[in-house]
Amino acid sequence: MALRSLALPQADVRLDEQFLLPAEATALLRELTATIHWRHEPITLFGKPVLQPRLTAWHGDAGASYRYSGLQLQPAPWTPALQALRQRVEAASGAHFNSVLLNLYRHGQDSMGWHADDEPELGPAPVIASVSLGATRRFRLRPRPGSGPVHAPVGLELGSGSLLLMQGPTQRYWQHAVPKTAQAVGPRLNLTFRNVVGSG
Ligand SMILES: O=C(O)CCC(=O)C(=O)O
Ligand SMILES: [Fe+2]
Repeated sequence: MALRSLALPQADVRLDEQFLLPAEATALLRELTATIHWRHEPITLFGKPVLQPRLTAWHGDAGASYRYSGLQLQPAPWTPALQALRQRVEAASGAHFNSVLLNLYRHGQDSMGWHADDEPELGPAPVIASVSLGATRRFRLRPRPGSGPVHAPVGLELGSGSLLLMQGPTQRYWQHAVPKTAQAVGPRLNLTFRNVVGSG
């Protein structure tokens, strides 16, 4: 299919709802859920360690170390499945990625709070390519409080096999989140491909 641009000020967000065939997405979800070494990492919230409301893993080129939510992450090597997906995502986006962060939302109470992927390691205008597998969850975008454009928050339903591209000024002027839902939803696996600058 094709990437479709969202009409948002000071952002470049594109979505292909059918990047992967449904059967491909289901097979990949099954394989990654079973083979990735999932971690349940603590983060520091108001000075106290709490467990993140999701499971995570980080894979990439050797040396692509990266700080995320107060964690210093060392990448595990690319697996054949992740390597193959990286090549397809690079072909679709025209960008290069040296690492991928995986998030496993086990149920509706797993979530990701408001943030921007604006760590210095990602450079001033990072390209983030996000592939979703499994349950559909709402992905929200809002202008960054204080410095973002005047615009209402936006909600996208990210279904299995979708590809979401955020690039250009998006991380500078917008934030995004995956809120909890009271609905009974199965697991959702999200992969965000990133390029860590200045790493080996
Ligand atoms: O799960 C998602 O769709 C978003 C993940 C995300 O924002 C991140 O990994 O930084
Ligand atoms: Fe993010």
